[in-house]
Amino acid sequence: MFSLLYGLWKYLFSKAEFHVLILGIDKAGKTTLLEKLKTIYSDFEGLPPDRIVPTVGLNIGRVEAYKSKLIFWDLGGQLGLRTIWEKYFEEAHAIVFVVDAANHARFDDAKSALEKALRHKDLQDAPLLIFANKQDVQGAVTADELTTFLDLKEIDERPSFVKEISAYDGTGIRDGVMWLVEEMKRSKRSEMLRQHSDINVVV
Ligand SMILES: Nc1nc2c(ncn2[C@@H]2O[C@H](COP(=O)(O)OP(=O)(O)OP(=O)(O)O)[C@@H](O)[C@H]2O)c(=O)[nH]1
Ligand SMILES: [Mg+2]
Repeated sequence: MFSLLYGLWKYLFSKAEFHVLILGIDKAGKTTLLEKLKTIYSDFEGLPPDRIVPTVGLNIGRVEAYKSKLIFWDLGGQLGLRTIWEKYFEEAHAIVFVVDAANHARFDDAKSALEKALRHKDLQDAPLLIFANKQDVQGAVTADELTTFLDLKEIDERPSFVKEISAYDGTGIRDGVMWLVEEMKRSKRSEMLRQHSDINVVV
């Protein structure tokens, strides 16, 4: 009886909690995005861009948005650090993949890093939000151009959305996060992770 009531209380009053992994090659703007997310969605002002250094470990950002708790994990994108990414795959509800849309010379690198992550079995069915970042820079490609380049349909069948943003001024970020939260609320992936955590609680 208690567990039934507790279950009902949890269902009615607790906010869903989602882990979101921010990936992308070095200098794409992941940490700048994370700090902007803190500024937009929490009471804390995120670090300004000139105080952000290349990531070696893990940066975490906890915010509340659209009636959900979001925990963002931001990892380093340098080649030698990308092997760490997969340690976080299993527990991630979704992926945000950040691309420097103005740096055409590195699109191939970004595409292969993304393809490699999406092929990993631990990321199965995870919704994918791609941010075409640095739209404030002249020469940045549009979301459509980036979609064509990445050839997403060939990559995967999972829910995905490509959105133009600027992590500097915040343009486009809210639309992307809103899409992501809605997808996570109803995704097969979240259901699977929920069942896993229920099993772990019972055992
Ligand atoms: N113009 C412009 N520059 C940006 C934007 N976002 C990030 N940058 C710059 O791009 C560079 C890299 O940003 P970071 O946020 O450190 O990139 P990162 O993806 O976290 O890089 P790693 O930690 O090495 O993986 C910095 O000089 C940022 O100031 C943006 O929206 N517009
Ligand atoms: Mg970083």
